[in-house]
Amino acid sequence: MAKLLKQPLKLALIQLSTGADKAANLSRARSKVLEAVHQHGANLVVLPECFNSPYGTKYFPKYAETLLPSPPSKDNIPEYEESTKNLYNTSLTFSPTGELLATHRKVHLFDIDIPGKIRFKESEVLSPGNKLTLVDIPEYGKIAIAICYDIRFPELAMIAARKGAFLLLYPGAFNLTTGALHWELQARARAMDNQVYVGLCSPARDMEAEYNAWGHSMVVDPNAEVLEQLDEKEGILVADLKEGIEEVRKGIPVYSQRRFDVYPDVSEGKVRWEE
Ligand SMILES: NC(=O)CC(=O)C(=O)O
Repeated sequence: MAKLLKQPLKLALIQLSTGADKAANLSRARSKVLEAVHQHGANLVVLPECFNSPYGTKYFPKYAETLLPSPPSKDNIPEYEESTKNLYNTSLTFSPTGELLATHRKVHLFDIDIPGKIRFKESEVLSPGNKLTLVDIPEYGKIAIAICYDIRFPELAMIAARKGAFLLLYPGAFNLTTGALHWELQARARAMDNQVYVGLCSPARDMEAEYNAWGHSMVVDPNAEVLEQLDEKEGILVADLKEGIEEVRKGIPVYSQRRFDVYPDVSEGKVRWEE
C-alpha cells in the first residue's frame, strides 16, 4: 500500500509578531518565509491565522483582502468577497511558484462567552465557509487545512484523515484562557484519533494587544507526541516529518478495527469539498 507521506517533509510554522501596521505585517511575514525556506530548508511554510491584521472583529473589515484571479502570495487573512459583501476568515495555500492551490474559509466561527474571561463573536462580522479543504501535493501527499476553532470539531479531522491526509494544519490564535486549557490537548487529540501529523501555527503573544494569542505553535506526530513546540515569543518552528504513519497504525490498528456496522462512517456521508 502506498505511503500517506511519500517522502520526508520539512515543515516550518512561523509564529509571527503582528501589529496594527498591515504593510509591516506583510513585510515581516515575507522575510520570515524567506528565512524558513533559505536558512532552514523548509518545504512547506505556514503563517498564523489573520497574520496581516490584529486579531479582533473590529479589525477584520479594515484589513480584509479581496481575492483577485491571480492573488499575491498570502496565507491566512480576513477576506472580503465583493459579490456578496461577505467577510471570511480565509487560509490560502500556494505552490512554490505562486499558484493558488486551495482556499479554506473558516467553517466554524469563533463565538464563545466564558464569563469573566473572554467573549469573542466572529459571527458579528464574518460569514462561515461551507467546505472542507484537502490539498494534494503530488510529491508529498494530502494535507487538510482548517482554521483555529475548526479544530474543536473532530469530524473535520476524521473525514480528512480517512480521505488520506497525512497532515492536519491549523493556523490558529487561541488565547490565554482557552490556550492554557485546550491548545495542546486539541492538537494531540486530533493526532491520536487519526494517527496523523498535526501542526498548529499561532501568532506570537503581544500583551499590549487587545487579544493575547497563546503562542506555543506546535507539531504533533502520529503517536500524539509533541515533536516540536515554541514558547509564546516570535520564532520559526521547524519539524521533520518522516514516514511512520503506517507503523503507528500497524501497532494500534484502530483503522482496521472500526465498526461501521454499529455506527456510521462520517467520511462517507455528504461532504462539501474544496480540493
Ligand atoms: N480563535 C479561535 O478561533 C479559537 C479559539 O481561540 C479557541 O477555540 O479557543
